[in-house]
Amino acid sequence: MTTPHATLHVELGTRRYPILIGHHILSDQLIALLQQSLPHHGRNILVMSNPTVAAHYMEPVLQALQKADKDYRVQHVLIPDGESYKNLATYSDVMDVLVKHRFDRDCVIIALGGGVVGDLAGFVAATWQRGVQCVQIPTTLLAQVDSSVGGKTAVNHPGGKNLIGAFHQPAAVLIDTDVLTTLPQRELGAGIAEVIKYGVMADAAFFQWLQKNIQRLLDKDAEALAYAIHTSCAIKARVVAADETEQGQRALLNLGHTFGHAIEAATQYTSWLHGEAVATGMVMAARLSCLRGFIGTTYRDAIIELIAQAQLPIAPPAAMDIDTWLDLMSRDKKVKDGTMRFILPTGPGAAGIFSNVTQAELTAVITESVTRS
Ligand SMILES: NC(=O)c1ccc[n+]([C@@H]2O[C@H](COP(=O)([O-])OP(=O)(O)OC[C@H]3O[C@@H](n4cnc5c(N)ncnc54)[C@H](O)[C@@H]3O)[C@@H](O)[C@H]2O)c1
Ligand SMILES: O=C(O)C(=O)C[C@@H](O)[C@H](O)[C@H](O)COP(=O)(O)O
Ligand SMILES: [Zn+2]
Repeated sequence: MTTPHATLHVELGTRRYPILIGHHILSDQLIALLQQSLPHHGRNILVMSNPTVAAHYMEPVLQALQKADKDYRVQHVLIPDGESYKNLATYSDVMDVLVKHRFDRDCVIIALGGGVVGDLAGFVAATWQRGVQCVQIPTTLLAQVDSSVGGKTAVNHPGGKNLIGAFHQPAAVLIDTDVLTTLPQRELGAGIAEVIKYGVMADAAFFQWLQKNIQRLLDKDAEALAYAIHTSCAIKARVVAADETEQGQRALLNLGHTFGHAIEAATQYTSWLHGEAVATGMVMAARLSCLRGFIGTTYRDAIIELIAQAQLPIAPPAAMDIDTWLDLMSRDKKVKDGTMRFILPTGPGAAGIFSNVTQAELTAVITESVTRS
């Protein structure tokens, strides 16, 4: 049996859980992981995926479950592919499957896919019979470095991103880096955006490593990807363990997201990938930070340059007017007492939360971002 080359943990007391990272571990490690992380779970397992991912990876997962000593009763459900299906209608369809097959409270939901499948499966697990166990098997870079870890589960609403959801930690995360071989290049880029986020908000040395190795990531160099995934998960695990429900520093993981989520909602969750919107959002956050004098132009431009080198967009849609921006950003979950809060870089590997941003500053940043990029 192949062994994972690294196991990290999210330290949450009795809800502590492992993140296994390795290659060729998708089917090899699944049963052991279930037995170790969920020794008392029942026979019912629902594997959630979508047609694209299932075509590549459903069979090995189902075969591993069939070969296990335990007599699993496995169902699988495929949700349509795409961010625009991360909604209450799809959630309801999955609930119908659980009702039909009489899933009980000891069941396990396995999320096999990117962040869309993972967020939806997590929300199903959080709410089915008031909460059942979930195992995340992320298959995009973005899901491997971010969405599978930390327990933020959600669906979108036309009026805003992830507006309906719950904090519900997985029992385990299984990251097989081999699955990235089939990931389209544009989706890889979207994942790199969240990787860059960690370097900007938390780790100056990692940011410098990214400046030197961005092309290796774009080329899917296995060693570089494994390093980026491990470093990203380690940062996320540490932040989540310190502030599980975003009372404080977890909000730093939202760098670029206030602007980014507005772009996604304004474009109906269709044309911009989440990671692309976050990339542009980070450019806008860097510009705002520079405008306020928190960072200088050299570091601002280094952030923008790295994002551009990763072939990610750096300009928001010109068609979004200021009223649309303000309306969408004012629905952000970081809004407190009606005041928007922004995560801004404050220096290499550091970021802060700021609530006193004026409309004039936002207008200036939006204009600058559309015209200078
Ligand atoms: N919960 C969190 O903390 C968190 C963090 C970051 C992002 N998110 C959410 O994650 C979502 C974005 O996730 P995503 O970028 O993974 O998008 P996605 O889930 O839509 O997957 C991207 C595309 O890649 C395909 N795909 C997935 N794995 C593949 C593989 N191995 N080979 C070939 N194709 C594959 C999918 O079918 C899809 O078409 C957004 O909804 C975002 O809000 C959540
Ligand atoms: O885990 C977190 O915390 C994050 O903010 C990670 C983000 O990358 C992710 O996109 C998250 O879903 C955004 O959270 P939201 O609370 O703004 O919906
Ligand atoms: Zn994100």
